[in-house]
Amino acid sequence: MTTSAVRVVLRARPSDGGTCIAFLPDKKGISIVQQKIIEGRPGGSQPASQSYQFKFDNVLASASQEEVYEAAASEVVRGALEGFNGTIMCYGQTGAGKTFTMSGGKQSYKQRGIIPRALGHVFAEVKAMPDREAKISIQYLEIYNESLYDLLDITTQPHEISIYENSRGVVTVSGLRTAVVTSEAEALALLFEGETNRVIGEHQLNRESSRSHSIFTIMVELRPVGEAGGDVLMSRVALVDLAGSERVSKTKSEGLVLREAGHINKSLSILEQVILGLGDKNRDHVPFRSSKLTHVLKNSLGGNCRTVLVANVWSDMAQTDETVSTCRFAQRMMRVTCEVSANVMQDNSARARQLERQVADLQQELAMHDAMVMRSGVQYTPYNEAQRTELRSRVLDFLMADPAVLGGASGGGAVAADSIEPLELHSLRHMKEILLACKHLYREAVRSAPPGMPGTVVPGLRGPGAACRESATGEPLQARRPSSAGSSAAPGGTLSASATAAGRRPSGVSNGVGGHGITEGPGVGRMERLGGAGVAPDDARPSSMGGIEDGGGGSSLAERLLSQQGTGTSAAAAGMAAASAGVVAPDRLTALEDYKAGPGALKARLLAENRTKLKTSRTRAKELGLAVNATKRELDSLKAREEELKRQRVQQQGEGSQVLDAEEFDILMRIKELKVSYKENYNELQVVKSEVDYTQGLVDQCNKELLLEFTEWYEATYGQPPADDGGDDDTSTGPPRGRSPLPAAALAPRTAASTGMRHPAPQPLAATAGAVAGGRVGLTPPSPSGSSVSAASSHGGGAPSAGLKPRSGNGKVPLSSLVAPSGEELSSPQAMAYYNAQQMLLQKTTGVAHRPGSVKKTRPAAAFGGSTRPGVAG
Ligand SMILES: Nc1ncnc2c1ncn2[C@@H]1O[C@H](COP(=O)(O)OP(=O)(O)OP(=O)(O)O)[C@@H](O)[C@H]1O
Repeated sequence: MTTSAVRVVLRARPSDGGTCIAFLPDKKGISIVQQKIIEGRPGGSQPASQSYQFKFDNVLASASQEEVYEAAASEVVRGALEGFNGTIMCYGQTGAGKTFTMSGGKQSYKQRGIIPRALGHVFAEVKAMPDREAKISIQYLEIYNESLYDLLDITTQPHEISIYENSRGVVTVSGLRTAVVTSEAEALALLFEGETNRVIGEHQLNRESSRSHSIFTIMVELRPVGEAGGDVLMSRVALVDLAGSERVSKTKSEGLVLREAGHINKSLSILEQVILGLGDKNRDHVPFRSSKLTHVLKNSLGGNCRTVLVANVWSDMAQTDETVSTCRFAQRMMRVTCEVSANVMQDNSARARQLERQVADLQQELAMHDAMVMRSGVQYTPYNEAQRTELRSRVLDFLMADPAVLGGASGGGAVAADSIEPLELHSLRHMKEILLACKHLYREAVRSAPPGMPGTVVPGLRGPGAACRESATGEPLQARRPSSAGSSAAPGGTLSASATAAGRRPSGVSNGVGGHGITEGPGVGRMERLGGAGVAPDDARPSSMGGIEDGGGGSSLAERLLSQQGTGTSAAAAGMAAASAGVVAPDRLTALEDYKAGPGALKARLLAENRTKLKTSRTRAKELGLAVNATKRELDSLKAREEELKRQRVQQQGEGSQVLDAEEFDILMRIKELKVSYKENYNELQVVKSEVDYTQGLVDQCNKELLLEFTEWYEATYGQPPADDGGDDDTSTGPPRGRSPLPAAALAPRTAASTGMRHPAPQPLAATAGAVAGGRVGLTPPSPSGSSVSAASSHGGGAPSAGLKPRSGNGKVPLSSLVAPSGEELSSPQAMAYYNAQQMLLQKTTGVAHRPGSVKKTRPAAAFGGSTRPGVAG
């Protein structure tokens, strides 16, 4: 911010010599030049005693009036294009040539005044700025007899135009038409139109005397072209043609013209007081609000504005008094200083667009660079859900490609670890996504572990999933495992022992034929349920391989995960149920928690999300309600105060008075603001209210469905409906407020068909039923060779369904056999397990290299039982 003194141009009518003297301050402000304006007796008629001497600072030039007009106009426009507000104001006695100076003579183009010149400069300068986008608009205000008029729109009534001053003292006039102009011609047309709308009168000194003050405002807004972003400059140029002071004795005005003269002189007198006040550092009050003129010009007279005063004099001897008076005014004006700064605003949206473009360019650069160094598939943009799912499959594939399993599958011993194709890392983002995928898989594996699994362990993982099933002493926790099954765990089954034993066992036993009689050998642990891909010592393998006769084990890790991605098999679900066969049913609340963390995770998540939305909507509705009420209260009290002030004003100033004091004006403005905000908040409240109702319905619906599905799942898994424990149906946060909890009857088991569930509950395994009917879970001792059943015999000519029903009355389901690419029948459950997992992954991913010992898919899934869904093999 810089301090700028008001500059003065003294301009004399050409008839009196035609010399225009420009007084411009020297930037250095050192020299003081004395210039005699009126001295002695120029006309010879004045006595020498009446000579005057005025001292102006820094006389820089004497110039023709055109040069002065040109200089003033171009200077103010240049400032505006740099973001500085500017004012040029013509002051002087009536007939001195103010309108001539500001608007110009009507005779020729050469006579054009400062306004047309300024408009010419604006458009010329803007045109020379190809990198800037300019918006030029104009207003034209007239102050006539202390009323405001719009010279660009004569239909606007004075009471519709008001002066508004904000808390920082910045004054604006509202209610004026703001015309956006795109060319000089357009702007000039409006100027002329406004001119013709001005009030003129005739008196002795001027046949076309302006009876009003006029302010022509050019508003400039400059912003960088396109999306480059950058600073936005906003400025205003006020070109003021004041009405001329007049001595009634000279003008011989009467009637209306006389009354106008009274208003003009009064307002000019207040202007003089304001100038005096501004020039006097000791004055603490400047009466800006005493007249419309000074109030409107507040910013031009000591605000953020570069101001030039053109002091118009009529240096005829007969007008000496007026000329002296004008010069005095000019001198006072020179003492006024303004605090000037450019009006620069940051265009954030443009900056954001610019950065976005930069990022896109850089990504393109990187992609080109990658292409040149033969790196493909590198992604720099955030992964979408589909890409994440794809990556998870690849990571899962990598994790599943265990040398121990591969070795076992081929029967040729362990495969070297380095034969596993590593996951390629393309970029930092790719690395991060892989780690996220690992984390996701791990969490899903932990979550999907059926309740009650003893000593479960994910190979190599010792996180919460493993820890949660260990006691503090490291002993496996078996509390949730029924004793019938738990008793079959390996003697002394520590976590590691269990894992080791389990690690020797393949997982694929679950592939659709499982379902009855989980026959656990010693040390059956979570490994088999989580995919059997565990790293296990080779020497342990044979016994565990033979440990499963009929494939009643849990689903593989792949099955579980893919199942949760919506591509899972009912075999997987059945495997889970099978895992729970014979298990003592947990209490309802515990089971519900397990269900929500496992098969019901999607619905539970949906419920939670809807709850969150409901909470947010309620909070918003509450906020809006409070805001609406507060606004109403404030409006009421302001209106009461406004009425009171109005009464006082009418008492003091009489009916029809329009001069508001600051408080009343501020109140009116505030009321206007509040009405807008009240309406906005009220409308939003209606929308939010209906959002609350709708979301509440969604929450209720999700809650109900979740409970129904859970009930079905529970019954299918544990063979009985969950006991009504009197607990809250809604175990996460309780039932929605204001609504009654779901009746217990709603928990009655229903079929998937009847409930329209998207994720059918696992069917109760007949295997379970069979086993239970037999009084116990079948614990057939592991037999290395007991699982080999020929395809023909196993299928028995019928298409096995995914329903996992037993085919024989003995509660045992024969395994499907598989055929290797070589045509060999794969009799090993381990091979089958691997095959199942591999088959699922092949369908999810592409380019999976077949490693030594792996089994290629050679038959369509349908050949394994008619299902084409991945993993539903037999
Ligand atoms: N430089 C000039 N060259 C030619 N004529 C001029 C010049 N200056 C003023 N005049 C003429 O003098 C007359 C009065 O000028 P003008 O109306 O501009 O005065 P004013 O100061 O605006 O008066 P008022 O305050 O009464 O409106 C006009 O006829 C105008 O054409």
